[in-house]
Amino acid sequence: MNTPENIAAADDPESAGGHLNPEKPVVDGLPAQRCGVIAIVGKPNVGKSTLLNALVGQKISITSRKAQTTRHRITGIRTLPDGQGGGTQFIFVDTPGFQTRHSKALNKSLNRTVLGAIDGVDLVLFVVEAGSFTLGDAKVLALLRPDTPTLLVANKLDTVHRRAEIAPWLRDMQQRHPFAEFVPMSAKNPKDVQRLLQICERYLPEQPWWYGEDELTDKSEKFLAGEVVREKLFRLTGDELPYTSTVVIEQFKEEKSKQHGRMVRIAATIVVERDGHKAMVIGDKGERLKRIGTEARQELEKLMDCKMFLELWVKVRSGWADDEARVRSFGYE
Ligand SMILES: Nc1nc2c(ncn2[C@@H]2O[C@H](COP(=O)(O)OP(=O)(O)OP(=O)(O)O)[C@@H](O)[C@H]2O)c(=O)[nH]1
Repeated sequence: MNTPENIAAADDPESAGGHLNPEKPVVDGLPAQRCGVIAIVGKPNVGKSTLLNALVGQKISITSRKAQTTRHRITGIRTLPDGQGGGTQFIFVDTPGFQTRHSKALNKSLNRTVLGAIDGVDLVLFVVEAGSFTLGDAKVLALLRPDTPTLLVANKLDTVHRRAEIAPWLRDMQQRHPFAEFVPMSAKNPKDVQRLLQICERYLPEQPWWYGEDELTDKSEKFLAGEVVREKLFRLTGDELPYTSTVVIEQFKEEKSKQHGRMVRIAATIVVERDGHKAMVIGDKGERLKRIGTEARQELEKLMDCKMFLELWVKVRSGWADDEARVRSFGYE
């Protein structure tokens, strides 16, 4: 167990790596399969989506510097076979950062998603920024059940310059919740991510895998398309655009093309709340909208291994984030 006292050893990147679970259980002579669900929770912007993508080994959840980027419950799957029919399947659910400041319909829907995601999981990764614990973190922590094994993931360790301050901070965290283990790390450091996978594996029950060995997510390509467009939208508008802007995929059509093999035609609408936001998204002579479209298309072509036609529209729907029916019609739970 990683206690504040032995954390320095665990923090040593050289201690990471190697084979997962060397003492793999064997049932009736057959190598066993392990499989379980792991929820990733934390306040906005602590690095949950970055961590999910690193754990899964491919981009599943969109990330940006803007808080509240994640709006859906996203499942990422990582399977590590042992080559003899056994091994471990990790099923991750990412959650939107828990909202505490606003009471709009959108935020209520986000909070319901968080509560749904942590119910009945095998393990919870409670993600905070290393060395920090704010009211926002406390509100998420208050939702966690003491009887579900929970790891404290102290992320963004690379940004902590005074490492000596981490041990007293961890001792303080120990008083706040019966954490099973502490994992100070950086989601951007592959060795740390590998070590976290090793730790998670110990908490997963022995049972057959739920998904195929090659499956990465249970989300459709249509869903991923909307997420990628939304990521480009937020990246390219910076802090100017309110997070209540969203993307709706109106059309997703697959065609066979003699020239390109697989071809996908997508029409998407960017929904904003004000005329001013619409002008901001379109940009000078349509430059910004064009760039959002080009970057999204290039990434999706790679992700989906196809040729793509992507058509983007911008619509103003003022007050949609306050309107429960509209929030649902745009695909939120
Ligand atoms: N330096 C550093 N930055 C990180 C690390 N992990 C994540 N980040 C950055 O933190 C920002 C937020 O990361 P996200 O993964 O989008 O955070 P999130 O918790 O999913 O955010 P929401 O979707 O708002 O809930 C991004 O700019 C990431 O690049 C890390 O280990 N070190």
